[in-house]
Amino acid sequence: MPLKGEYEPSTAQWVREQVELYESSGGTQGTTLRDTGLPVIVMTNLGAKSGKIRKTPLMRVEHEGRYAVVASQGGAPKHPIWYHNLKAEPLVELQDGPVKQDMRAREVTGAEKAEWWQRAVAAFPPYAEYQKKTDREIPVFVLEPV
Ligand SMILES: C[C@H](OP(=O)(O)OC[C@@H](O)[C@@H](O)[C@@H](O)Cn1c2nc(=O)[nH]c(=O)c-2cc2ccc(O)cc21)C(=O)N[C@@H](CCC(=O)N[C@@H](CCC(=O)O)C(=O)O)C(=O)O
Repeated sequence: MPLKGEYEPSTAQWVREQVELYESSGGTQGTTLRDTGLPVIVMTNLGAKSGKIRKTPLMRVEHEGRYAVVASQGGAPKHPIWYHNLKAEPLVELQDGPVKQDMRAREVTGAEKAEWWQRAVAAFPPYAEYQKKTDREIPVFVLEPV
């Protein structure tokens, strides 16, 4: 069921525009990361403090109906804010192309994280570079259909 609240677009223009194109085209356009051709999903989550609806494009890492989302933020020293949103409210909506699903996010660790990290790097090799450039351990959530 759709998350309730007022949508607050990302403060990053390229992100905001990708979400707008993705959603206005019904998930047929804006579904890759710029000209890389690598697929992107859009995760709708609730702001932990504002309760506003936030929409976050992320690389598509899918395996047997479950997805991983990687809080890489390009290897920045701090987690992206959506990491904290997900910890506060794990119920999200995931749009993969034209398909929307309600999902529950669960941060993974240990062997499970290692397995999903391999899948993530296979889907988007720069994740490995991002992890090398920061002491921050880049978190991974698995999204499972509710
Ligand atoms: C820019 C910032 O967003 P963020 O949640 O930090 O996320 C940063 C990025 O990760 C996010 O923009 C991603 O979409 C970038 N990004 C990827 N980011 C990744 O981390 N991993 C990816 O795989 C990834 C892929 C990707 C593909 C396409 C694309 O267009 C973007 C992609 C933002 O929106 N900040 C808002 C606040 C957002 C928010 O949630 N606020 C909280 C309060 C926060 C607080 O005050 O503590 C609330 O509403 O309650 C603001 O500054 O007003």
